Amino acid sequence: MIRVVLTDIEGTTSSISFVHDVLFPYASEHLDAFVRAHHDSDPLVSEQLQAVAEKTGVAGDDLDGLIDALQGWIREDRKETPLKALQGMIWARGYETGELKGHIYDDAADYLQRWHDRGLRLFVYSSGSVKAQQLIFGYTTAGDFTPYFSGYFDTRIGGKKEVESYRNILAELGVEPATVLFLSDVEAELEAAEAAGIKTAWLVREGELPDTGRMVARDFSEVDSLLRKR
Ligand SMILES: CSCCC(=O)C(=O)COP(=O)(O)O
Ligand SMILES: [Mg+2]
Repeated sequence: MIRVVLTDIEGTTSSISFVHDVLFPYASEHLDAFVRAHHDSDPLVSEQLQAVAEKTGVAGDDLDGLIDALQGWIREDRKETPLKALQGMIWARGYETGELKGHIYDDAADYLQRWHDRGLRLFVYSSGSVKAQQLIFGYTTAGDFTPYFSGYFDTRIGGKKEVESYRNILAELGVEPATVLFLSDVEAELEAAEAAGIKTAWLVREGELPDTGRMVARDFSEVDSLLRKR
């Protein structure tokens, strides 16, 4: 029986276009000023820049080089942990000023609330940092959804296509794999979760439905029907 729902964000609870056409450009636009303003005053920022320097070979005091590397990672949609941490810090200001509002599909908003009220425990697993996850759900167009979530996982637990990440999540939650349902729009993430024994549902919000033996759903109401059959 499913007791825990672990959900991805982009393409699952929220649209891909919100992440790629609103959030990423916002981070890209504000990155330069943010890094220059905080690189030597905020230890959380300098720690991330150090990690970028180590990963890229750019000197830790070469701000232009570090910013260029980060801009390249944004363009390539790289799921690098220091980039994701900095993006979360940059988006915080956008959400707090009202410039950004998190997108959430109506069906996701509806069923996250229902599942929570039915006693299911809800967790997020996204490449966006935990801070970014709390922001997108804290400031959605439909209100604050953070009260429904029991916890958040990001790439610090491992990459989303790695089976070890799901084993780490199971160990953190202290639950049996078959009691967890992972929702994602990316098949390779579902495969990794399944290899750890986790149940999955593939969110295919647009286009043709794939010919697969996997559990597929157009939206969260279909996930709910599948959940009730289990
Ligand atoms: C937490 S909102 C921003 C999501 C993000 O930065 C990203 O790269 C999308 O990752 P996901 O794992 O949700 O597909
Ligand atoms: Mg996704």
